[in-house]
Amino acid sequence: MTDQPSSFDNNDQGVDLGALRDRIDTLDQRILDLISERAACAQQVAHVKLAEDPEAVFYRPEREAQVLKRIMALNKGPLAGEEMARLFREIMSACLALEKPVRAAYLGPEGTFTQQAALKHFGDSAVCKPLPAIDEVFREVEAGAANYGVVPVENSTEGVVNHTLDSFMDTSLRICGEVVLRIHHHLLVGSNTRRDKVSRIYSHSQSLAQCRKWLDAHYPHAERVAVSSNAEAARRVKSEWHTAAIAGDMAARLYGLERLEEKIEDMPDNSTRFLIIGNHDVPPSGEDKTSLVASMRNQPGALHDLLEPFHRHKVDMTRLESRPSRHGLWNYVFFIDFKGHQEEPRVQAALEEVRLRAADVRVLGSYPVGVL
Ligand SMILES: O=C(O)C(=O)C[C@]1(C(=O)O)C=C[C@@H](O)C=C1
Repeated sequence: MTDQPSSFDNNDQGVDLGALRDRIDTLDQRILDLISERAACAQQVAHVKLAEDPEAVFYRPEREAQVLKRIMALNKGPLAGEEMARLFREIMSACLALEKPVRAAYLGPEGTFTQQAALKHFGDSAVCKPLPAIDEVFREVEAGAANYGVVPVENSTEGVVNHTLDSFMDTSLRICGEVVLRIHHHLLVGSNTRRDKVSRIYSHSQSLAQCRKWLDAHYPHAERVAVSSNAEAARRVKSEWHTAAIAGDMAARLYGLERLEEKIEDMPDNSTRFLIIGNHDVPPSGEDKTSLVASMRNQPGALHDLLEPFHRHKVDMTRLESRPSRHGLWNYVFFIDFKGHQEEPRVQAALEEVRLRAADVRVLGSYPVGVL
């Protein structure tokens, strides 16, 4: 393989480097002017919002999803659509910070996949704060110390994050968005540890489970130690010999660790879904999901009765989880996700019937399907 750009062709050979760089300088100036013009426009948007409502919410997830999807649809290359959307993600993040910076709390510590999800969703200009537990993230947003929270909710290999679902039972916070992150685990070591000397491997229990087969094949005799997070695993390894951590890119960078092996997860499409929680309802974006929690009386056919209206109104369910209710022995609550927004007539018709059948129903929020 040579290192040539994909659009390389023989015609480019006649153009000299200096001329190409002059062209890039001219283009950069135009890009700079355009970004500045866009930022000034966002400042005007802020004034309009404030004139309409002194308590205006500046961050608009539905609009951001529309902007990113439009950019991906318009993009003609050579940069990939996702790459272009990531650049625009940062431009919007900076524009929003001019209006009012977003304060987001996430399940920490620093270096976790949840931090990566927060950055992916809000961009670099958001002020992100790590907190040690999922219920603390909920409390921080409830108290108004953060505008939004970012918490993991399900992993494609390991299933649901029960703490997050349980936290929704006792809160009035709404779901404002979702982020799906491809999870790549690496085997990380400090500079003093050799491949054949690793005798102990630290990670979060979910990550150890997600790499179980790889560990059985490559390090069958190493002790596996579950710790509170991948980032904590990386922190320990930084100051120890003959130990390794399983963690992601952010933790590797934060603690300056070396990657002995990359992408060691057993399932190649291993991904985690995170939820953005906040205090307000999000208007329709054009491609939305809704989450609700419902409790049923304990009687035969109760679950069928609950789900039947979705089927009849052609509402497409994407997830169903049950959790023990905290009130009453052997009562269950159901968490349901489906495609569509609660303002759509088809969804409203289904919800109306579900409300008649269930003991209790609470819509946790309608929000744009994750774009990036
Ligand atoms: O359209 C808005 O409401 C804006 O505030 C502008 C803008 C943007 O930069 O495009 C910035 C922040 C919002 O979250 C959404 C979009």
